[in-house]
Amino acid sequence: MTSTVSTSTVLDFTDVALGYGDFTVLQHINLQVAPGQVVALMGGSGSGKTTLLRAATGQIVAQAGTITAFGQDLAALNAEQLQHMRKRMGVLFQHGALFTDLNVFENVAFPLREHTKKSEIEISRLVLEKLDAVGLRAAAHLSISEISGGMARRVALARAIVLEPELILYDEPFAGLDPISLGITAQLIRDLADQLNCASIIITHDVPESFKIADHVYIVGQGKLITHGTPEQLSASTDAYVQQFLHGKPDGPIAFNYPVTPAFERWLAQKKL
Ligand SMILES: Nc1ncnc2c1ncn2[C@@H]1O[C@H](COP(=O)(O)OP(=O)(O)OP(=O)(O)O)[C@@H](O)[C@H]1O
Repeated sequence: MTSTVSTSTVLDFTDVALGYGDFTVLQHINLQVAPGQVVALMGGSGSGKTTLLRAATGQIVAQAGTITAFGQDLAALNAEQLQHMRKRMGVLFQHGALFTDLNVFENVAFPLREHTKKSEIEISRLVLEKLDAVGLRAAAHLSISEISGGMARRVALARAIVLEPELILYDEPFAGLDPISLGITAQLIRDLADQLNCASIIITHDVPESFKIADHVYIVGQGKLITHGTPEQLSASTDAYVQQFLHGKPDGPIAFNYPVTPAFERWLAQKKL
């Protein structure tokens, strides 16, 4: 656990509602992430985790409330300002595809070549430094077809941090990893947050692994923020939803059925059943 969490806020959601068209996925979301902090965002399938991530990067605008990143209200930024702001964020998608025609080194160098005017020497230094951080310095020369799935995930992670973002968003970073790669990846996320003092949000279903590294956990469901707290606080919670979620119990308040939306009702009405 980090002890150096600053009081400033990198990302702030204040009473935010999010959705698509006339469908509201989440309401009354309050969430803050500080430099160096690792925040886990959890919730059942379709509960709105990816939607929250899209809102954090300004891909979708809030239906209500305010989202600020680095102190700037996202709704007030134009396309160019948003673009500029996104350079301060690193996003690691679950299927963060690497360029298969480039080797490991060139994959990590890509954002530096795209967004900076650094010299070749400087690029080499930074790329090898980031590959070292994920334990793959000596894999720099390999082609993507020569590395394993777990290694590919770590290369994608090195690429996501090469511009030294102040906020990193991880979309299901543990999905599909074997237990050893999973443990290594989780520890890497923690170490990077500590070393770079970057704020980190991980979307994950993995309770044990995320509880080991997170400073704060948010659980969404039923269209709202169910609860949040430190892993210790949530583990001690007696709330039925939290218990069902943390222990994967089949019975409890978490609905199995996908919720009825206005779009579904319109579609069903057309069927004249
Ligand atoms: N582009 C879109 N247009 C309309 N509805 C969408 C869109 N993307 C997602 N949704 C809906 O928003 C809700 C939340 O989806 P979201 O992808 O945020 O959930 P999630 O928590 O990330 O789920 P999972 O864990 O299964 O990936 C779902 O009901 C989904 O159908």
